[in-house]
Amino acid sequence: MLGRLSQVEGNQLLRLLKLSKSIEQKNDEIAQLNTKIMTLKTQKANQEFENFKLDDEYMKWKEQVSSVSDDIDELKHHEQESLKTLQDKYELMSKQLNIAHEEKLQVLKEQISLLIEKVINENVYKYQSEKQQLSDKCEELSKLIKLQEQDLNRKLIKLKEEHNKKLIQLSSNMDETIASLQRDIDILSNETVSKTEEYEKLANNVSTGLDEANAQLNSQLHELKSKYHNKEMEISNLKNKISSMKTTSQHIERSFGDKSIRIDGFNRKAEIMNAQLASQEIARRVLHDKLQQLKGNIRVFCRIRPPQVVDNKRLDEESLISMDFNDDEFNDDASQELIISKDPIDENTGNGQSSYSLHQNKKNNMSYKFHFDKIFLPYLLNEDIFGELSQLIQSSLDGQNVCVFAYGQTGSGKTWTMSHPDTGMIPLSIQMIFDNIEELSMKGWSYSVEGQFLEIYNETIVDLLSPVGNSKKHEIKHDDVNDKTSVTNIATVKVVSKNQAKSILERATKNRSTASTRSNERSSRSHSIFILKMLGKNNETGEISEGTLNLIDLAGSERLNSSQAKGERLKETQAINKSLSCLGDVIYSLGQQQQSGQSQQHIPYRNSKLTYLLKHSLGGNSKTLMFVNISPLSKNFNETVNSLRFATKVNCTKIGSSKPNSR
Ligand SMILES: Nc1ncnc2c1ncn2[C@@H]1O[C@H](COP(=O)(O)OP(=O)(O)OP(=O)(O)O)[C@@H](O)[C@H]1O
Repeated sequence: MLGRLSQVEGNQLLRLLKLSKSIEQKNDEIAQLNTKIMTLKTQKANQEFENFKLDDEYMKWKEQVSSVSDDIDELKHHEQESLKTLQDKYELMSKQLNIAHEEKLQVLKEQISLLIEKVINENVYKYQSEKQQLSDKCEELSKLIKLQEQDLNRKLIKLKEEHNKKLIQLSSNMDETIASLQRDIDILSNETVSKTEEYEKLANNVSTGLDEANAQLNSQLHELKSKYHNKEMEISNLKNKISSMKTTSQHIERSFGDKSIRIDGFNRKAEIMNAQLASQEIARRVLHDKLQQLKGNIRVFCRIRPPQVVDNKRLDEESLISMDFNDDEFNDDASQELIISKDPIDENTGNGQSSYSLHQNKKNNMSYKFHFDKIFLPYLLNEDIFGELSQLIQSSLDGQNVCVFAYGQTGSGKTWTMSHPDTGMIPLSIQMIFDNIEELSMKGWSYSVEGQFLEIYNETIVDLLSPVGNSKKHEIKHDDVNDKTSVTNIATVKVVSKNQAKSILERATKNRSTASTRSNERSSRSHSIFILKMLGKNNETGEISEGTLNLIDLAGSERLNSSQAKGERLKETQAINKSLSCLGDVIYSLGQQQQSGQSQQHIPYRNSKLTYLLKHSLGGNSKTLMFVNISPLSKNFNETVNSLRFATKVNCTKIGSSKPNSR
């Protein structure tokens, strides 16, 4: 009996040893689980570190975005400045900048979204895989526990069966042993239950830890998402700003568009007005020419010089010619009548007591009656006279050939009329030409003006614009096909302004006075001719006009008795007499030719250098104005009558319709 009991005890001890071993194993497993929990905690710390890095990156991105927005502000400022200075450049730059911004923002947005998505995906994947691993492990552990439980149960069942068998065998004697064994079994099963509960708790703890980690990760995810949302808001704000900038730019573009449409409209109107101006200019030229034809293509104006007065005292203490003047006050264009007479009393006394006046014709035998287109009384100024001449200056600009002569005896006021440095017909004509050229430029006309200044002395041409002492010979050449005249070796100066023309005139006057030792007389004994050739082109209509203006101060017309003159003086006198009578003949012949309608009639141009030079400016295609300057002095009465007779001969000639040299 005792032997049996010790055997049972030995068996129970063995079992207890086995159980303690298995408990040790469980402890080892619990230690392993603790290690795993530590590893998970480390992973969690790493994850937090990763999150910190992510925050850092996010801050960097934020800085980049803020620098981008600074860039945008700067660009906006730059754009506004560019808008002010150069709109075209602005439009281009604005477009480029907008596109660049759009692209930059798009790239940034894409980069940020990709990055966030990548980080989220990585984290989600990481946490999910870790969660999966942990739950796999938990599952494995619970499977293991279940297996162990089953094993234990099986063992317990076996033990119970063995116990039951042994108990049945030892039923009678071993109640206590069985009871103690039953207690052991109960303790073991309680321990097993508590172990199982511990394992379950551990498993629950692990699962709770995982859930917490998941919750943390989810809250981080949520944070990242809200940050992403904020970024998106910022991007959308930036987009709104860009769109408002675009709207402003479009508004400016539209306003520029409106303005350019208005400018186009103005330009079209300007073009129409220019075309109207050009056609009005053509009409004006035609009307002007008709008016000049109606007034007569050759006109003679008589100008009476005032007696010379200094300090209210007459210099020339001579008696004056009586003059009577009739005018049709209702018709400005009607010819005017001049009746001159020599007062016998004045002639007899010669006491110089009479003062100049226009008074009633005394109807004595010495009175002479003349008709002229205009008569300018002594008190009239050069400026008053130029008003009449200006119409012909306009004709020369329109493409006509114009000749203006000053005819009269020495001292009758020819030079005063033609070449007074400020108010003479030459300076006033130049002034008008350049003023009109400027005005005509508005109507599409551009002009080039060339000037020549020459003198005919003793039937020899002298170039007044070449240096004195120039011995080159000058010949007159005609191009009868194109109605053009040229003089060989003559200086032709391009005239570009009034001031330059003035200096040309001064040069000519200086050359004229130094050319002769008897400078004062030389001007009286030679013809001076200032020639201006004006070539105009209308850039809009293609019209061309070529006009020549000849301003001629003739030599003194007094008839010197050839028999009284000797030597050089005789030669001069003959030359002057010849050239002036030739001028009268040429104008007279032209008038005859016009009246008879015989275009083949001989015109004696060749008889003098003056008429030959002016051949193409005196014919049908021309306008001529002659100032006949007369002295008011009784002592010059005969010369005055001669001058008026010559002028009357010229005035009776009417050169027919002229056509401007325009094509
Ligand atoms: N309209 C005028 N008003 C004031 N003075 C004048 C006028 N016309 C001529 N004179 C004066 O009369 C004088 C002679 O004039 P001027 O020299 O012009 O005559 P001319 O006919 O050109 O003489 P010449 O044939 O010698 O050149 C000059 O002293 C000039 O100042």
